[in-house]
Amino acid sequence: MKQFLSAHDVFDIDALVATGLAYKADRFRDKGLGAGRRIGLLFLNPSLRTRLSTQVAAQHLGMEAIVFNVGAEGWALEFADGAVMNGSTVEHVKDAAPILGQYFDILALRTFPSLQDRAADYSERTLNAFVRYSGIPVVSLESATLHPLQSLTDVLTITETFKEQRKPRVVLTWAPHVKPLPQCVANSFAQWMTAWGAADFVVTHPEGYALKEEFITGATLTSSQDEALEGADYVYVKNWSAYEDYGKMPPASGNWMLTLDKLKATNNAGVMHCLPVRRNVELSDEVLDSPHSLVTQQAANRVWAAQAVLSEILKQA
Ligand SMILES: NCCC[C@H](NC(=O)CCC(=O)O)C(=O)O
Ligand SMILES: NC(=O)OP(=O)(O)O
Repeated sequence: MKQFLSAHDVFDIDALVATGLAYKADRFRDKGLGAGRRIGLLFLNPSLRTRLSTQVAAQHLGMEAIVFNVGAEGWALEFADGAVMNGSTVEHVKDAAPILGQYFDILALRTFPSLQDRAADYSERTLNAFVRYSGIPVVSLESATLHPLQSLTDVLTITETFKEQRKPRVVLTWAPHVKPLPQCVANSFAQWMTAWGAADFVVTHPEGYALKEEFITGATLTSSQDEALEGADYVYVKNWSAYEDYGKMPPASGNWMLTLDKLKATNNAGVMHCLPVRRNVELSDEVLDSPHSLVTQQAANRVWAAQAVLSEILKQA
């Protein structure tokens, strides 16, 4: 693997999941693989799980990890070609990224969307600038439109928990929130479910919250959450803001927050969420604190997903 920006960078998802699960069984099985190599983790936005699990994964491979909260502590970066930098930006990515390429062997980056300018966000301008100018393998730690390390973890978690000899029914349901959130986690989960092909995948959301077409091709779509939940093996809960009326929160009719009562229609479903979660807005306490909840196992699995990805890149580099 030469980079990890989306499901398209993965040749065989099941094989990558198997690598992650092998690390879960024996975390130090490749403890010398990253010796003498260094990963730089750059955060333009906050993180708990991604930041820590990727550092832990790097340590398991004998690799050094350096974290830089560039958004809070770095110079303000400019991304526009030909910019006359007489305003608030101090350093062009063209100048910064090649230096990072000299300091590190792998560069990992978190960058959220603006939710203001859809074309700029969906062009992945920030992530692609680091890919273009750093000259080293880049790993997405959640970008403007996708969150592949999360989705790999999600597939790994479904794989390790589903014991039946049939395809699981996996439902992605929209949930309420207090502010506009990126579409990344939902886009990415849908992209991975389709690329994986080992689940019956259903997406449900209120009117006005359709995801970009390319991510939901092949999914079953319904605006009825009740219908979606019928017989579900997994319910993936996530809020996202509108893609059409970009970054807005059109009013959603009905009650979209998942409850234990709603889960009665499922096949004793496991409930997933990438976290952080707004309790009793996106997901009720009664669900999060019930045996249905897989969220802690899911977040713990972030280490094994990151370790699988870093090991594949190290083997190629
Ligand atoms: N990395 C996991 C999710 C990150 C982000 N959530 C957030 O920004 C939550 C913020 C809040 O709840 O105020 C998202 O949905 O893409
Ligand atoms: N799920 C996830 O990516 O969490 P963080 O934002 O805390 O990294």
